[in-house]
Amino acid sequence: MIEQLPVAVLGANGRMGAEAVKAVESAPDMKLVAALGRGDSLTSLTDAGARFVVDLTVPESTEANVRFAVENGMHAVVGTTGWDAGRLERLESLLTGHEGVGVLIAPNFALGSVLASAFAAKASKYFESVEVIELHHPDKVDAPSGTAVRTAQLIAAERASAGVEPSPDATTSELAGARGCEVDGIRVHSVRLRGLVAHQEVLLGGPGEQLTFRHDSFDRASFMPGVLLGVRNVAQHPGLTVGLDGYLDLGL
Ligand SMILES: NC(=O)C1=CN([C@@H]2O[C@H](COP(=O)(O)OP(=O)(O)OC[C@H]3O[C@@H](n4cnc5c(N)ncnc54)[C@H](OP(=O)(O)O)[C@@H]3O)[C@@H](O)[C@H]2O)C=CC1
Ligand SMILES: O=C(O)C1=N[C@H](C(=O)O)C[C@H](O)C1
Repeated sequence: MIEQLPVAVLGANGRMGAEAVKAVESAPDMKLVAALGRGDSLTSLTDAGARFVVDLTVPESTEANVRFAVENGMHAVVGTTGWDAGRLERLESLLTGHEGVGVLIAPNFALGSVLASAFAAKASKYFESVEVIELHHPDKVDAPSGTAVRTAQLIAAERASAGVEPSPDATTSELAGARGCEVDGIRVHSVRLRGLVAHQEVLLGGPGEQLTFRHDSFDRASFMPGVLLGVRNVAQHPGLTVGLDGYLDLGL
């Protein structure tokens, strides 16, 4: 008899949460013990005996949800966006008081997306120019996407440690927003278009050449293997892990 991990999904009525409920229900090594929507009390997590919490809610609620999980000894796998440096710092210090509890903050659960961002970051130090373009469905509330922020941070860190100059840009006159926004000095552009799900391109440019890393999620099913991988691994990684790549052997 296989031991089943007791899992709760927060944001269960949302686009991602509904998909995660189905994925957990279909996983033979997991048991869905709670599925919470907005307005449901977090105490039902403890009442239901949840040991693993999957948070797919909204940026305003995710920090409080994760705090509740950690304070009650539950591991958390978090796909919700909005985890800026301040929130991550607070979470790290909370976790120091709760030894053995693991939290994964995963800006993107799609394995292809994680790989594309990691490869693009590695390659970026060999190119003069880099820009990130993320393209999403128009119901998305945040811009730029969490994935684009994370990708830009990885690229910036890689280029900084290699001593690469900022991308050249002669713009002196600009209509506000025409050049996108900057994340750690990397230009990021956001497109919102009906029909899209979640897509990203990293453009790398050098004299006479361009290398593009593109990833497309055509369906939210693309995120589910990563969600399940997160649940299966989070207890073996106590403390905070940012990025599903922390659980993968990318050899980079
Ligand atoms: N890491 C990844 O791979 C992915 C991450 N995401 C991220 O996941 C998040 C959710 O995305 P998506 O499913 O598209 O968004 P939705 O708006 O479809 O879903 C969010 C759901 O959370 C509910 N909710 C809000 N507050 C709470 C709360 N306190 N407790 C429980 N439920 C709550 C909302 O309820 P109501 O409708 O009443 O507001 C809604 O049903 C976003 O931040 C998105 O960027 C999305 C895709 C992939
Ligand atoms: O809101 C979405 O849809 C997505 N959100 C995440 C993000 O902001 O990066 C992950 C994926 O891009 C889909």
